[in-house]
Amino acid sequence: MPANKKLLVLPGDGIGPEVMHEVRRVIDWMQHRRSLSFEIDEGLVGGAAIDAVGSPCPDETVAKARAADAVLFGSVGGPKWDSLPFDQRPELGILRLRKDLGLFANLRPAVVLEPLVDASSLKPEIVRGVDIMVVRESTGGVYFGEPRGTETLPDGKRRAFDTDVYHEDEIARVARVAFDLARKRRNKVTSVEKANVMQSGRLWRAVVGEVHKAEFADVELENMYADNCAMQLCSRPRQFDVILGSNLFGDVLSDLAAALTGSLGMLPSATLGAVDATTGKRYALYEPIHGSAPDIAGRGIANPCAQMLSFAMLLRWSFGLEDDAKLLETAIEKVLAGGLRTADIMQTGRARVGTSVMGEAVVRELEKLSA
Ligand SMILES: NC(=O)C1=CN([C@@H]2O[C@H](COP(=O)(O)OP(=O)(O)OC[C@H]3O[C@@H](n4cnc5c(N)ncnc54)[C@H](O)[C@@H]3O)[C@@H](O)[C@H]2O)C=CC1
Ligand SMILES: CC(C)CC(=O)C(=O)O
Ligand SMILES: [Mg+2]
Repeated sequence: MPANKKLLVLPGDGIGPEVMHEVRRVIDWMQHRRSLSFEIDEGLVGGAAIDAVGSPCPDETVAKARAADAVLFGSVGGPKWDSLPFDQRPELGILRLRKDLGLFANLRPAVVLEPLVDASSLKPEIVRGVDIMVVRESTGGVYFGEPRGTETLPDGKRRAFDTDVYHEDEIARVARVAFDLARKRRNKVTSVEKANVMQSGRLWRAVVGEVHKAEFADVELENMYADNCAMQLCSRPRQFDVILGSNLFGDVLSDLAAALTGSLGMLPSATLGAVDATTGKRYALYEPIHGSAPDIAGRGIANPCAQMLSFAMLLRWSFGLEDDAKLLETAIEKVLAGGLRTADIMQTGRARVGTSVMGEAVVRELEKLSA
């Protein structure tokens, strides 16, 4: 009997618990019908953790995450906590998990599924076949750099500052992840920065170039300014294979890439650490790229696909369960091909459904596919 796979589930805030509920159905199905054995723990994070125990990322949650084989994360934040001091906000929940577990490589696949070609914000002939992997550095850069702060100057005016800082080793290790992935895809990396106006951007370009020359000369490397990349994503998105960027640029460009696929509600992610040389263990956290969507939370209309696809990434990356991952991805695509749509991807002539009907339909499709 294979050992149980230890999962930590952190639903968080807003639509987080709603979409996570649908993934729990998928997990139940996988346990019963695919004989997978998960040992599931739940934990507190974000605003829910602030309300319960006064911290957005309690030590107990970090300890549970370290003990797990993989973490499935929902989303954090919302207007209820917006007036809290900066260092107590719910978003620190995810930032601390990424930092404490060393989760430096955030993989965000933006794939335009054939049934959703017409749901994209761009014309079908531009987006059909888009398959991009954004590799975003996720433990450095301006989200963590010091000094940062807000001060009041002698004239009474306020001034705020953040620091975009990168050590060359931080750039090199995430570049290796991007080049490695490109070799298994279409062999091209587009590295984005603002080397024309930022010191950290200039170092980024230099280090990516050095890693390329020394270890990955067989992969095509293209350097592109981040602003140009945003424009090119909208005009010629099919040119991209792997896009490599800093914490900030990767965050922004992947939300943009989500619009190509139809909705933020479609994009999953995996955030990976380094493989421990002694134990072979690799910390990993899986989450949709969207946030807690306060504008639709509590209404039962959120799209659960990004959260489900994040679970598919978990099966693939943490447990090597490629067949199960593929099965889940196929089930989701078939449900969409059958015409069901949550509001965010609604198209004329399709059937609008809520979060739980979408979740049930995916489980029904899983059953059909494995009959
Ligand atoms: N990793 C995380 O937990 C993240 C948390 N946030 C937090 O989430 C809160 C809201 O941020 P926003 O900027 O509004 O970003 P958001 O991603 O929550 O929402 C942006 C827009 O996309 C829609 N949307 C997002 N996910 C959807 C889904 N699954 N189905 C249908 N529509 C969906 C929302 O309704 C909204 O109109 C903030 O507190 C922010 O800090 C934002 C991004 C990531
Ligand atoms: C800390 C997060 C709220 C930042 C973000 O938007 C993301 O990681 O996607
Ligand atoms: Mg984001």
